[in-house]
Amino acid sequence: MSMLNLSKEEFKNKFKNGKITVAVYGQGKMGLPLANVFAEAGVNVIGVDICEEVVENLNKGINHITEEPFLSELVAKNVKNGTYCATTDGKLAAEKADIMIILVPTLTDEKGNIKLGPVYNVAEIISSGLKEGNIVITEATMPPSTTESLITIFEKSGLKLSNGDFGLAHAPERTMTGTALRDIKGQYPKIIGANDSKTLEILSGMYETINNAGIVPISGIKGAEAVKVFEGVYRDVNIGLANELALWCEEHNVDALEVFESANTQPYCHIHTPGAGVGGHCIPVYPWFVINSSEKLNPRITKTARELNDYMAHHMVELTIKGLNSFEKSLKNAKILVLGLTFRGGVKEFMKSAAIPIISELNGWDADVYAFDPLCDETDANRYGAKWAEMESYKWDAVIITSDHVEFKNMDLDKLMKNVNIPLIVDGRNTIDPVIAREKGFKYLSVGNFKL
Ligand SMILES: NC(=O)c1ccc[n+]([C@@H]2O[C@H](COP(=O)([O-])OP(=O)(O)OC[C@H]3O[C@@H](n4cnc5c(N)ncnc54)[C@H](O)[C@@H]3O)[C@@H](O)[C@H]2O)c1
Ligand SMILES: CC(=O)N[C@@H]1[C@@H](OP(=O)(O)OP(=O)(O)OC[C@H]2O[C@@H](n3ccc(=O)[nH]c3=O)[C@H](O)[C@@H]2O)O[C@H](CO)[C@@H](O)[C@@H]1O
Repeated sequence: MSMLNLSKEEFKNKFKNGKITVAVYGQGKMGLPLANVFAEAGVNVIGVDICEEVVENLNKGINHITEEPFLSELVAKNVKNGTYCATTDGKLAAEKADIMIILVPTLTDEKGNIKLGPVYNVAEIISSGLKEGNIVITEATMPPSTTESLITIFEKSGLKLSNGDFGLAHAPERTMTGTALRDIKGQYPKIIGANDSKTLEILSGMYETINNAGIVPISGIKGAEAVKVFEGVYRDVNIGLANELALWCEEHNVDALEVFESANTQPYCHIHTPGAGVGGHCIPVYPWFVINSSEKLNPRITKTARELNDYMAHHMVELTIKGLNSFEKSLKNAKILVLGLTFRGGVKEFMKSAAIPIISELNGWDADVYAFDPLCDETDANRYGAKWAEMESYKWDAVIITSDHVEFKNMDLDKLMKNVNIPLIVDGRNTIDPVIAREKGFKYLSVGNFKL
């Protein structure tokens, strides 16, 4: 059945009554929730994954993304109702499906050099089963122009995009782990950029069935890819601005957070939070998609913000040295506890985590470096050059906070005071209240708040 011969309403009726089949390639943190939100809406869904164990368990109704709230119940229900099944046979799935969604990993190195192998692998498989009237959507995050680079692969099927034989679109995944089902159902509008107006019309109807925040149509596929990338660039550049202004505040002995919070009472001012640096798979990476694809343009603002954000880990070590020096102590042989190994609180992910360069630089100064993180263990600490310890393990010469875990926000400072040789806290995530810390006798330094 050709999707492109249907009206939007005809499509929506067939879609909600299981008359149209969707295949979602990649059944991980993003793909499995998406597939099951469609299945819950009555759509006939095939989840495709290369991991046989994952597929086997999914067909028993067993969810492997256990950290995603409510997903296990949803998978079990949909498998039982028969609206969701999984397979490793991507070609068969393409032969059965009317709409194919690519949501496999698009991992990058630290300079944004993206590994698109899984995307091209899936495109080849889809092409082998592509039929007239099908629609292919990329949802995985990718540099602008990537989706259109797949056209030659899809046309190996003998179908021609420019003849309207099939439809192609990018609809970026704007979902976060931990709130995926909520996000897919309408935390944000769905961005859609398609090759033609008919494909855009059909896909608007498709996403309207699951997303109550509505659709934002974009005039082209590359524009839709740019939307997701620019969201990340905006955040990285604004964090860079916050860090630069915080460094000014340190120089002028002004409390950055107090000033930022006051400035942000104006509706057009949104100064972000300064800190130890920018980690994760998203925010520090997407700017490189702009930098690496700029030929005539010199993306100076994007590059400068990226450089400054990466500098902040070194600044944390500078603050620690200044703090220790105020107690006539140097870093050499100082017993340092780094609180946090993950790139941010609540997520066990180490990509571009600030703790990694901080630990490395402390070791370079021959400090005696330990780490603790509520989501990690000794193996994680050792991997990054630190020994594992709890707060009570030793008497610390300095405590450096690099992840905003809720456990650190609620830290018992009286207990910490009993476990320090030197009462020095260097807070890279503005996690502790400076007034309380100082009242309890700590010397408290943070990015943007420097009082020795
Ligand atoms: N995780 C997030 O918070 C998040 C947020 C927004 C966007 N994204 C984007 O979503 C995409 C998917 O990320 P994820 O977090 O779901 O990854 P993931 O690693 O959790 O899941 C990927 C799944 O794809 C499977 N897979 C790998 N290669 C495959 C192939 N060739 N064919 C079929 N399946 C294959 C893997 O076995 C795995 O189950 C990425 O582009 C990512 O940038 C992720
Ligand atoms: C759907 C999706 O993909 N969502 C992404 C996800 O991004 P994420 O999981 O990578 O987390 P972020 O919150 O962006 O943090 C990244 C790093 O930046 C540091 N940071 C942060 C804010 C600040 O003011 N100052 C900072 O220094 C922080 O410590 C950490 O190291 O959620 C964000 C909304 O939370 C979204 O915008 C972003 O698209």
